[in-house]
Amino acid sequence: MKHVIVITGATGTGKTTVSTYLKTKFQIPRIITHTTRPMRPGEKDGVDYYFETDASFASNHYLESVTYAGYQYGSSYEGLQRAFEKNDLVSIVLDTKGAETYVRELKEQAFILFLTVGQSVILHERLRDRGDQLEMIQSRIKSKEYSRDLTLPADLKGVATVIQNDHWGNTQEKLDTIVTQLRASAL
Ligand SMILES: Nc1ncnc2c1ncn2[C@@H]1O[C@H](COP(=O)(O)OP(=O)(O)OP(=O)(O)O)[C@@H](O)[C@H]1O
Ligand SMILES: Nc1nc2c(ncn2[C@@H]2O[C@H](COP(=O)(O)O)[C@@H](O)[C@H]2O)c(=O)[nH]1
Repeated sequence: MKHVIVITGATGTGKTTVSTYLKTKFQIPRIITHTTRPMRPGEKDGVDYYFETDASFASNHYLESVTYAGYQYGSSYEGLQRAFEKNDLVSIVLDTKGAETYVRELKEQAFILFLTVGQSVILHERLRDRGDQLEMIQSRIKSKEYSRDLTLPADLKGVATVIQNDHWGNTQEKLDTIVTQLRASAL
């Protein structure tokens, strides 16, 4: 069976870092999603996201879409199908609302990975060190989506695998085990 690893959790917990690791170490591609938020320094259209205007975002068809900290984000069936045509195992980075939709729509094909950290103050530091603008960090931290995504939602309890991503070495070991198990289950 084909699986999509849905990487979810609060901002700065390391979702993108995990998806990059899965790509680099295991050749597991990440499905690129769509957003209306401005690009961060170093981001590229078509690589990190499909960057959209409000009008172009509205013209696409989505499997699910959300508003996160004032911007729109969405993922398409076409993106998932294209990725599944070439790979049995793919990943996607979503907020927790999107992860809940993937569980409902894709059932056991969605493997949910919820990232957390021991102390949420670490997240502010990570966003600052990543080079995010101060105003962007402040508005994000104040958003209801930020607070919501700090905790595993009730719908994902007993469904999601939780990784506390405080120490990257420990996280890597857990990811290696998960990928080995998912690949074995596909045989
Ligand atoms: N275990 C870790 N220890 C220390 N720093 C980490 C760890 N994991 C990720 N980081 C760093 O934290 C920052 C945020 O990580 P990343 O961009 O992957 O988070 P994210 O969950 O994708 O955030 P967002 O939802 O805002 O896009 C990055 O600079 C990354 O290098
Ligand atoms: N439900 C969805 N969530 C998405 C999608 N693409 C990204 N995201 C999540 O949005 C926030 C903010 O992302 P950022 O890149 O601006 O930091 C984060 O939680 C992402 O996981 C999507 O298509 N659907």
